[in-house]
Amino acid sequence: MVKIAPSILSANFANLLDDIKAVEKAGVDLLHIDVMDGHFVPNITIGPLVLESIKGKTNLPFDVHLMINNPDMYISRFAEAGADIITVHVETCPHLHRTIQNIKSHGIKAAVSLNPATPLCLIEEVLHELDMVLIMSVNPGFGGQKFIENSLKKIENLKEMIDNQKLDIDIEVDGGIKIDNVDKVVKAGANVIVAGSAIFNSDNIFEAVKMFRKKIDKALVK
Ligand SMILES: O=C(CO)[C@@H](O)[C@H](O)COP(=O)(O)O
Ligand SMILES: [Fe+2]
Repeated sequence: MVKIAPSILSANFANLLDDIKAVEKAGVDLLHIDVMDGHFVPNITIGPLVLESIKGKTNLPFDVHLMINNPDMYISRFAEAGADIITVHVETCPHLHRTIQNIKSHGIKAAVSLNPATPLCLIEEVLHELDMVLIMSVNPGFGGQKFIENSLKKIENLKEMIDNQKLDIDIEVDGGIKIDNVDKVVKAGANVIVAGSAIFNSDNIFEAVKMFRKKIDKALVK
């Protein structure tokens, strides 16, 4: 099954809960929460206080994408604030194995993300420890950027690595995914689709999610 994870980075922060309720009603699977620190990426966004304020008001699992330096310092804060999955960037983790254990020690899922220029070989030795790998298909920092086509090959290669080792790991893809390119991403092997602007900036959130689901289902049967 392919999961849809709307990124609230493109939501209306003045009416955040309304937007969350809208995607939940439309049948999405996860809520993708982009945390940026103004250091690892040139933008500042959401902290644990925001998670705490929406916790208990939605049944959607929190898929927390940490784009911050020194993530170990904040993993427990985000876990306590309601994260169900925490993703760290390999580029920010000199002791990646330890960081993964840190996330798992909170009883939640651990994932690692790679920037477009970061090779897959950097996660080879920890792959079996992971619940999910997040392939960035834009350079992290902002919503609404253009999908980097080379990501498709990277998804295929990651899928091959996972299948060769007979592992059960989700492949999430994040950045520039729209209704007209989601089929390529799914066919390449991704099973968790992040979409921010394509969902929240659409005229009708419910219809946008429905279209995504339709395109995904079609890509799966072909
Ligand atoms: O992590 C990020 C950006 O750094 C993403 O989660 C974006 O928020 C996705 O937005 P779209 O590209 O779908 O508009
Ligand atoms: Fe993200």
